[in-house]
Amino acid sequence: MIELRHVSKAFGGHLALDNLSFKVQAGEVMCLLGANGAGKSTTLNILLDFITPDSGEAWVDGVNVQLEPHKSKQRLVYLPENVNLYQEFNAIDNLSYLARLCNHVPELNDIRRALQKAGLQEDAWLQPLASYSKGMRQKVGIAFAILRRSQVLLLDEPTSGLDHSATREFIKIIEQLAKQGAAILMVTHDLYCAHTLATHIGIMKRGRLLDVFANQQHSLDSLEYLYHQHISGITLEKTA
Ligand SMILES: Nc1ncnc2c1ncn2[C@@H]1O[C@H](COP(=O)(O)OP(=O)(O)OP(=O)(O)O)[C@@H](O)[C@H]1O
Repeated sequence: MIELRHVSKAFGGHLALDNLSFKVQAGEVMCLLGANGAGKSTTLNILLDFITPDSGEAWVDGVNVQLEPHKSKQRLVYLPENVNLYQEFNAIDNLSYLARLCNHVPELNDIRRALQKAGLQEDAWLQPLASYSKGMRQKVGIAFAILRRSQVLLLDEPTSGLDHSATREFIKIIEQLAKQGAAILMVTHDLYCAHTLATHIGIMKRGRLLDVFANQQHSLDSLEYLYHQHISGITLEKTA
């Protein structure tokens, strides 16, 4: 489970997060949408303990992030927009090394299974990451989440720069992880991905959640309409 309770954060005089609260339960995928500067990355950074809130609490899998930062980091896997691992290592060595950093010595078979589930083609497993495309690197990041059996995933713009079929593949894998009980928070500008993948959508503006709703209640067109209505603050004429 992922939770923010009344979190506020100011930079200088500027309020980046304004009393923000939300919850993502096990098995849910929540997508945070919002224009540039809405506070989406600040939200992730607080959950990652990269920055400290001025007030409020962040929780990851039952652990208070600010009180037990080391423990909370062990409970989550974070996939940044660009997964930059060790370029000269292959996928297997990267996963083995990263797992050891978390005090976990994985069996080779577990690593292979994780790479398979993440959808990375087998002939790439022993190639250095320097030769990987963005989508392939991302699969190594997802394989790490699978290997760690992480119950919390934080995803930052995961589909930016992916082609349509890589996006579809990514969506399928994340759906699987949610079905297996992970709580997933994704920050994105990709309405298609949000609409296809999310169980819940939150629309942010000026550090607040303007709206949170169950995704299945909207078509993609109606989500787009709602998003622009919230972001612009005006009522648009619905064309479809
Ligand atoms: N380290 C920082 N120092 C000063 N101001 C910051 C810092 N981090 C974020 N901000 C400000 O806080 C606000 C929220 O920024 P944030 O990066 O969370 O927005 P965002 O929704 O992720 O935007 P984007 O879609 O562009 O990534 C912005 O006004 C930003 O300028």
